[in-house]
Amino acid sequence: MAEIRLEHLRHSYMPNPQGPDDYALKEVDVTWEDGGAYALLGPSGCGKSTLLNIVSGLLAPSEGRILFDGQDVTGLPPDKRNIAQVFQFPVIYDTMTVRQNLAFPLKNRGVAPARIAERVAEIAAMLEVEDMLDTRAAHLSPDNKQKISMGRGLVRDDVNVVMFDEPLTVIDPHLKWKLRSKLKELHQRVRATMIYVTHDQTEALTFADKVVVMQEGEVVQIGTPVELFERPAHTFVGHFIGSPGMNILPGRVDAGQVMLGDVAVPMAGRVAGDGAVEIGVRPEFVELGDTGLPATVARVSDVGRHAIVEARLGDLTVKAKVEGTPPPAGTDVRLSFRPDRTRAYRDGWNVTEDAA
Ligand SMILES: Nc1ncnc2c1ncn2[C@@H]1O[C@H](COP(=O)(O)OP(=O)(O)OP(=O)(O)O)[C@@H](O)[C@H]1O
Repeated sequence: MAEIRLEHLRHSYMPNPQGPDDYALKEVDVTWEDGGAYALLGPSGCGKSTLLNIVSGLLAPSEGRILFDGQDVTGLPPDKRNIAQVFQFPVIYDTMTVRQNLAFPLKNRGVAPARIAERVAEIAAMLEVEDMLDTRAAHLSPDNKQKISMGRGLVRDDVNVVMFDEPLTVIDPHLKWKLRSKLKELHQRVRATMIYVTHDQTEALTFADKVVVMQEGEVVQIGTPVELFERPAHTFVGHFIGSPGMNILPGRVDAGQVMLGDVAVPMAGRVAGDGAVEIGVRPEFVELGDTGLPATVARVSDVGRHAIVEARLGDLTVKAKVEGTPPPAGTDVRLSFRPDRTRAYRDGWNVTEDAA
C-alpha cells in the first residue's frame, strides 16, 4: 500500500480556462497516508469523480502532480498505477462462481494457485460469504453481488490504494448499514489505503478516519468526524454535515466583540478584525434556559431520542437539539450558545481562534 500525495492539482475541462470558475478542480493539495481510511465527501458536481479519475489515471490533470510513495505517477496510465476500484454497480462475471470471481484478479496477475486459494478463503471469511463460494454469481442478490465486487477490490494485497466510488448506491436502504460497518471492519483488518467517495455524510463518517470535504472544486476541510462536527472550518462543512446542519446567523464584530443584533455573543476564541461575519453554532450547542437571547418557539419536531426546536429570534430562525420534553410552540424561551462551540466566519471561513 502507498501514501498518495496530490500536489497543487487543478483541472479544467475547457481548452482555455479563464478564471477559477472554469476549473472543476480549483486547487487540491492532499496527502492520504499509507493505510488510512479516507472519505471524499461533497454534493453532486463538487469534483469528486474528477479527482478520483485523476488519481486512477483516467484523466490527466491540467496542472499538478500525483505521487505514490513519493514517485511521480502523473504520466502513468491506469493499468500501471496498481489501483483496485469498486464502482457504484457490481463488476462481476455472472457466469463464474463467487470463488472464481474472487480469484480472478489474482489469477490474472499470475499468482500461484495455493496463494490464490488462501487469499480467497481469507476474503470470503471477512465478507462472510463462505457459504456462497460455489454459487454462480448470476444467482446472487444485488447486495451480495456488490459484496463480491468489494471482495474483488480487496483480494490483491499488492495494490497502492483501493478506491470505492459510491459503492452502496444499489444496496437496499435496510442493508446499507450492514455493508457500511462491514467495510469499516475490513479496513481495520486489511489496513490498506482506502478512499471512499460519497455524497452521503453517514457513509463518510462511518467509514473514514479522516474525511476530505469538497465544495465547488475545492477541499474545504480535512478532518476526523469529530473535528468536522466540533470545529467546522467553513460554513459549508457546518451545514452539509450534521442533521440538521449548523445555524448560520448574520452578525458583526465590534471592537473584538461578536454581536447578533445588539446582543453580544460570547465565544471562547478571539475573533480578529471588525465588520460583518456569520455566526455559526450547531443545534447541539444551542441551549434553552432562563438567560440569553429572547426567542419564541415556532415549531417542534420529534426525531427519536431528542427534539428539534425551531425558535424565532426576530427575523431569524435558530434550531436547537433538545433532550427530554421540549417546550411547545408559542413558548417564550431564552437561547444561549456554548462559547467554545460557537464561531465567527468571514467569506465562509472560520475566523475564530481556537481557545482550547
Ligand atoms: N467530461 C466532462 N466535461 C465537462 N465538464 C465535466 C465533465 N465531467 C464533469 N464535468 C463538470 O465538472 C464538475 C465536477 O464534476 P464531477 O463529476 O467531478 O463532480 P462529482 O462531485 O463527482 O458529482 P457527481 O456525484 O454528480 O458525479 C461539474 O461542474 C461537472 O459538470
